Amino acid sequence: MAKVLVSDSIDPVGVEILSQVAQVDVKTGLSAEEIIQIIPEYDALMLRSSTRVTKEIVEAGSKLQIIGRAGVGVDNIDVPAATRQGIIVVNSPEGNTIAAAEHALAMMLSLSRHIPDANQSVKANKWERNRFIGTEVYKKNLGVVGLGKIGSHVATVARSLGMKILAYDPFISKERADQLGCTLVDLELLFAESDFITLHVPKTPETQHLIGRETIAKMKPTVRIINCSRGGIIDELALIEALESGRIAGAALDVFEQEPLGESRLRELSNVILTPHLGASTTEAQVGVAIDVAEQIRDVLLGLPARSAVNIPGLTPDVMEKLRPYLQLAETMGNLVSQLAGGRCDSLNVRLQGELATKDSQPLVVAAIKGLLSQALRERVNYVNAAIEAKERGIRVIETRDASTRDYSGSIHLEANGSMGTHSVTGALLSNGEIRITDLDEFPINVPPSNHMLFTLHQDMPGIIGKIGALLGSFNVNIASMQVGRKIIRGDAVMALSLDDPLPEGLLSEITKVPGIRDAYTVKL
Ligand SMILES: NC(=O)c1ccc[n+]([C@@H]2O[C@H](COP(=O)([O-])OP(=O)(O)OC[C@H]3O[C@@H](n4cnc5c(N)ncnc54)[C@H](O)[C@@H]3O)[C@@H](O)[C@H]2O)c1
Ligand SMILES: O=C(O)CC[C@@H](O)C(=O)O
Repeated sequence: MAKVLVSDSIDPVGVEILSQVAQVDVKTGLSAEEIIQIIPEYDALMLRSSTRVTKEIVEAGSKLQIIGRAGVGVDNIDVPAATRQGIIVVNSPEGNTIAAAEHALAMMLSLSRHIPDANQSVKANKWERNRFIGTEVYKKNLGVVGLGKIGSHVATVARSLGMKILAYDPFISKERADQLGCTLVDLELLFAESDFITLHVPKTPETQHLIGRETIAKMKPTVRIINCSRGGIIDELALIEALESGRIAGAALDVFEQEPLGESRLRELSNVILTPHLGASTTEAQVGVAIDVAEQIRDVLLGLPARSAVNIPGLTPDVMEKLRPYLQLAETMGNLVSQLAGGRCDSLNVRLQGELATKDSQPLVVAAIKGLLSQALRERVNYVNAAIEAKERGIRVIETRDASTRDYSGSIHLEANGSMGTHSVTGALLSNGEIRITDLDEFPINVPPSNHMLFTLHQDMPGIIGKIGALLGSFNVNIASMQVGRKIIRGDAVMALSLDDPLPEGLLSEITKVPGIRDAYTVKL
């Protein structure tokens, strides 16, 4: 039975789902060293934001197939290391959107009305009505940095509070911003005009210290900044200085450069609200992300695709439904062409034909590469790392699409150049889903792939088929099926044989000595 390690606390519903297919060990609060010790036993790892999945942990996870992040941000996982090792990384892109947006809005209103301090004061038996004069958000400018899922929900709710939304997001169209009732502006204007600024961007090299000394200098002295996205997007030291000097009016932070927050002057400031990374901490969000990620881990352990993988192409269920039968076809053709071309390929041309000539069919290219590399890398190659492995081996992959159809609604044509020259194959599916090799080196054939195959290029002349049959028979090799393909009578032809037994050593060179045989190849599929 597969084993899953759950290293942060997740909702029990997630453990229940995983238990359908695996032994689940919930072990929270482990150090990196402790995880490295035990991770080799596990097929999957599920976590929230506390565990840092380092390169060392990934490399120690020799059996790991999948790492599931019960949340959005995967910045606590070394995704490139996981990709290199062929480990799928999944997240829950929407499970906590509303929770995080509502937390940002709660922070904004708490900040504008001094709710945390007022609460503390009443609990301390005081009644300080004059101390807590607030400011309204109505008719104020809210600068939203990052108009993605969370940013756009914040913007929608804030508009209903009567706020004007200035949004900055270089990847969002004006139409989308218009739909949300936001004015797209550049950062300069957003900083200069906003009364409140809320951050909803991922942490990237571009967003690191997006709010720092220089940018704070451009803001209104009355501005209040809210960060419920990621620590490090604000330069904490610059923020502390601005808050201490009164350069800005306040800040509300859910996320920090170091988590848990260590010694920090932030704790001493009265114009700051701090929460311990609570954005996703609602019952609804925790159930949502736990189900979302546990289901994906379960599916991957059952050999099914994941719907929200961050390091392989994302597929909607209906696209997946259409492509699923063709994935095996593409992989088989990749495996076949690599053996014909002689393994060490330097290029692979992938032509997706007929109904496969759409941009959604990109995973078929990956499947073909996986098949191409499977002889060399065996189970080390998978849908996650196939493209990287090909690139690192200097294999140039060229994709083309041709919507015209001939005999099949969709087919995959591959051409590879390797140590044995350039070879091509085409494959298609019958209506019952069976695979057919329909073309070999431009010769039409129609054979199913089988474990042991023999292909010849020969001169189309009487007696040659009999000679090959007799030769195989003399080595006790049984022929399951045989087909010849040719373009013209008595020209060149190919022969494709499915064999019940592997070709004994030495037989291939005997076959190539048969008069009229130009070339012969054995293939194992
Ligand atoms: N505090 C929490 O507990 C909590 C919970 C959920 C999500 N988050 C964090 O909130 C952030 C937003 O999450 P989301 O689900 O809305 O993500 P999202 O991917 O839907 O949105 C992010 C947006 O940021 C934009 N963006 C990227 N780089 C940018 C840049 N340099 N400048 C401006 N915009 C840029 C993208 O175009 C996108 O629209 C993430 O960092 C996520 O990790 C925090
Ligand atoms: O797990 C959490 O509570 C935080 C999640 C949040 O930071 C996210 O990126 O989804």
